[in-house]
Amino acid sequence: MLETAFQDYTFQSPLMNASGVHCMTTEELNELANSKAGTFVTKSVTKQKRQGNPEPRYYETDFGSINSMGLPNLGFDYYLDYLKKHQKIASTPVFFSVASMNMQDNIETLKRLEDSEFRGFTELNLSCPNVPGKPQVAYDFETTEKILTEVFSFFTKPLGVKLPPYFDLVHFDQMATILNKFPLAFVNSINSVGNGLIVDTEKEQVVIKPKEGFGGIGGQYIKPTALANVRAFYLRLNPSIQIIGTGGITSGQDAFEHLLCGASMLQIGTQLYKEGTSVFSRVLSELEAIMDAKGYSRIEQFRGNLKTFE
Ligand SMILES: O=C1NC(=O)NC(C(=O)O)N1
Repeated sequence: MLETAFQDYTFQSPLMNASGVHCMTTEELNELANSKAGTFVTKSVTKQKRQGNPEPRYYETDFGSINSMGLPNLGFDYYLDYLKKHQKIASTPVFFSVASMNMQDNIETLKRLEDSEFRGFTELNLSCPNVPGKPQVAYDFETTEKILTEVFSFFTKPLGVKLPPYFDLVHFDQMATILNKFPLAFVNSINSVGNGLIVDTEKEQVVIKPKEGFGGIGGQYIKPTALANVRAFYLRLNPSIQIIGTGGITSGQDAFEHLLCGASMLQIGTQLYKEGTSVFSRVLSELEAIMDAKGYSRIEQFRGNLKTFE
């Protein structure tokens, strides 16, 4: 019913966590592995482990979240050790997220991953909005092309990129032209909408400490932007490059919308943070109910088939 083909594998469920949420420690990763998620992704690793930004650095509202974590992570070896052990007992491929503090660190980390026995998918995070003084790589098209050229000169395992939201149709065209030059396994749209601001009117204060309160926005606030990015890249990329839809998935309906726009796998961030791993079984059953009501027995019957007006 809910199987979803992804490159040369078929996941039993299209749902997984968004990198950064519920995936920092082995305990959290084990909980994901034992949930109704089809697979999981690690917190983005950097070359050295990082404390991340000062707290408070995450805040929730009824409509979503704001975060400026600053890429806290336990380091490359911690996650590689976990995944090497995990893939000895489980056949489902998982995702290893790699962030870049700079191009050199990126390349070094990916070279170590290439030489390792890791057999899953690699998600190259080109879109963290929360490292003070560091722009989101994927807003610099020239640098993005340079990095991907260097990466694919040695990296042979399946790899995709985590992109920030774009807001201009010409940017979709320009980015898709670059991405189509490379043998990418997937594109994951979107990362949080960078540098939003949430205000506590009672305290007349921002709600997170880093960057004077500016942080990445997630949750219901960003679903229309996420759907547009999923659809825009689905329509522009070589069909061999699949889309992971991320942003604003809180229900079976949101999941259905992302799939209709062309997503193959779906990542849940803010709602997973709020609800815990039971979110996966709830969203799956809601999605199944919608598919039943519409007479669909498989996702492939409607995936990508969003209609426009004649
Ligand atoms: O890529 C990222 N996106 C976010 O919204 N936050 C994290 C972070 O700040 O580490 N990284």
